[in-house]
Amino acid sequence: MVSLQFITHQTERYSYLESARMALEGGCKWIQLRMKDASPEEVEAVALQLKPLCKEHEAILILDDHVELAQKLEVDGVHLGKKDMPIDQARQILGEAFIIGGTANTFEDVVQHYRAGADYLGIGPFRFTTTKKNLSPVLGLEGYSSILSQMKKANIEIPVVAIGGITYEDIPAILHTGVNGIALSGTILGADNPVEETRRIIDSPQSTQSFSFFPKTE
Ligand SMILES: Cc1ncc(COP(=O)(O)OP(=O)(O)O)c(N)n1
Ligand SMILES: Cc1ncsc1CCOP(=O)(O)O
Ligand SMILES: [Mg+2]
Repeated sequence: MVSLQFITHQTERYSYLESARMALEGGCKWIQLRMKDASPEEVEAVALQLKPLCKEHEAILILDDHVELAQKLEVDGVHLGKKDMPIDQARQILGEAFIIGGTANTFEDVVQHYRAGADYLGIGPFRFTTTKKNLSPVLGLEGYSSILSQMKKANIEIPVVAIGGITYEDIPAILHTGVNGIALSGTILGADNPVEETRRIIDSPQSTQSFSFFPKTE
């Protein structure tokens, strides 16, 4: 089973909430509510609908960017990038019980987030994607292999999910680099049947070198 984090997105066909609902129906156990350009009030309104759905499906719910909202709504965690609240500051606010993920594009980013106490890292982008503006440089398979081997040498052990432009076909090779999970949006929402595509991805064969990862909430 592939550890999949689904990142919500609004498309011509689906709302943020519908996008998450389809991923949950397809068996995804880890949703990131990402609503770029939405106000905290708009994020809160969707999060309040999504939280019980995630509970029903025994799935983890984290918010992109919004630390205070995550605390207020008692979701499972947050994901933070370079332009967001620093991870050590978020940890002071949220405490140990919340999951905090950090974005990394380089080994230096990894070291910084690891030292700051992140629970997992989203490393990317794997390739170009239109889901996120102002992308960092594309890593490709070589980028993951290089960052993961530097982590090994430095004894840095922290779960890693790969993100950015990833499709079903890419997954075995990405997991083979030692990455523990995959974060996806576009390839699921662009599929004819996003529920089936989610299921196909989760059930896809994975490298024996990789161990799968889901953050524990209890
Ligand atoms: C799993 C995961 N990895 C990376 C990101 C990107 O976060 P960030 O750099 O803060 O960019 P935005 O998503 O906030 O635009 C992510 N959200 N999730
Ligand atoms: C949040 C984020 N950061 C890099 S790509 C991305 C969104 C997911 O990308 P895709 O839609 O290509 O799976
Ligand atoms: Mg962010």
